[in-house]
Amino acid sequence: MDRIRITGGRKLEGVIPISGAKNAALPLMIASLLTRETLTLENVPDLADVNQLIKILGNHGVDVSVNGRRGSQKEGYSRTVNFTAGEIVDTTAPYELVSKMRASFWVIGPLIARMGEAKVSLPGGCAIGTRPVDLFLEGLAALGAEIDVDNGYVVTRARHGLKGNRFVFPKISVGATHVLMMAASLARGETVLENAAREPEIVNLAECLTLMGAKISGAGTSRIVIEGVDTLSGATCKIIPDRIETGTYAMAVAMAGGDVVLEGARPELLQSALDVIAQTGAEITPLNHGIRVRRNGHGIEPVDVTTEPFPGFPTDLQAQFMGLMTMSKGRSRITETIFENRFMHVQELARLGAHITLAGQTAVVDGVSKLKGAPVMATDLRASVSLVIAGLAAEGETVVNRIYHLDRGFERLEEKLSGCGALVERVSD
Ligand SMILES: CC(=O)N[C@H]1[C@@H](OP(=O)(O)OP(=O)(O)OC[C@H]2O[C@@H](n3ccc(=O)[nH]c3=O)[C@H](O)[C@@H]2O)O[C@H](CO)[C@@H](O)[C@@H]1O
Ligand SMILES: C=C(OP(=O)(O)O)C(=O)O
Repeated sequence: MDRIRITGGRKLEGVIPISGAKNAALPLMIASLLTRETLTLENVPDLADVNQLIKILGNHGVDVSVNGRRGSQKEGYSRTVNFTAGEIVDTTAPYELVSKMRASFWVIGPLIARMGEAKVSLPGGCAIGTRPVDLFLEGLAALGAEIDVDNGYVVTRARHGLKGNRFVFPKISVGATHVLMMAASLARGETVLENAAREPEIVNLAECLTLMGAKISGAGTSRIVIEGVDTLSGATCKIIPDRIETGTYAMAVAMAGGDVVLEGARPELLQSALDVIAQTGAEITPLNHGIRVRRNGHGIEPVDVTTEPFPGFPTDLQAQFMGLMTMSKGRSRITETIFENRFMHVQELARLGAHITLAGQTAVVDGVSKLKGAPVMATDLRASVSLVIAGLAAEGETVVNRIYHLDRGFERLEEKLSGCGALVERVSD
């Protein structure tokens, strides 16, 4: 099993190219199920989750071909990928494939909309909470789907097609918003989604669906209106830069010190996180082609943070921010409001010498002046990278085990960090 070995204490200097967003690539890839024609996606990151979804789509009959990459990037970085779902050969998404990744459940939306039936295993994904699917089922039922849950599978039918309706999300859900937007695109009549998620990945999916011929307005606000169409066509769409990867590397610079340009990053996708990072004492400068992050000679100021749906501070940056706060000059409180069990990095950060106590959904972090390297274990995707951030500033050697979690969402992390002078290497047994 691969591990990452970090020798801490080096500042980061240089350029880090930001990859296409995992959390946008996944729903846009799934949207290819909505049309017989080819959907071409640019800037698709080369990640374990993307490759797993390619397998899942292949099981439904989607033909996938890879044909390009950004000029400045080495082989293996974000690519242009074609997806063609000429025929859907199977409307079942089996447990063996779906259990590895939460987002694979989202195929339920296009399958029911295009084929009038779907049988999809209940999902897996990061173990950060119970992560039910009730909102998906309520929403699809509002569009006229019949739904049964049987032997761990959601079995859904809409013999006469889906019918547009008004649906008010009782709670904001990114995944359920993606799924209902896709399903409603091929429903008869108008669908109005209220209290919808406003994440940039929702906007990216709406752009993609619109290029495919869907009629969608309001994406990026909490009220999305979709006028169903009979068929969707092929299109070419670009995946947005990964705001979580951007925030992660910005926090890595804030932690280790130095001066790095995050090439291709878009500040407006993570303004709340950038504001918080600036409050810690790092200097953030928006550039035409990215974001410059600097921290030289100043200590790290403690800042309190509460995770919220977009445009608030993202839960997917909570662990990384806790990594940064372990070496602040005082006490910070980090409150997690999205997932009930997203603090598994706390005990691993403690192995490096961090002082963190948990009080319900709030972690109280008392900054220490020094961390010391140690073997640690990645417990989920963002938790694993919080350990890398801490390791960059820790004295001596930190070895992060179980980095298959990290490979789900960070394209060539060790290459990007060592390109900026960090001592980070992948060790394979
Ligand atoms: C692949 C992807 O894009 N994953 C992201 C997506 O996950 P995901 O789409 O799974 O997250 P949701 O926005 O759906 O979850 C938000 C909250 O709603 C709850 N909920 C959700 C659905 C449901 O049917 N019932 C229910 O109770 C969840 O348990 C959670 O407490 O958004 C999360 C919140 O920004 C991010 O952390 C994940 O990285
Ligand atoms: C939690 C995440 O992913 P998933 O929803 O696929 O588990 C994430 O990207 O941080």
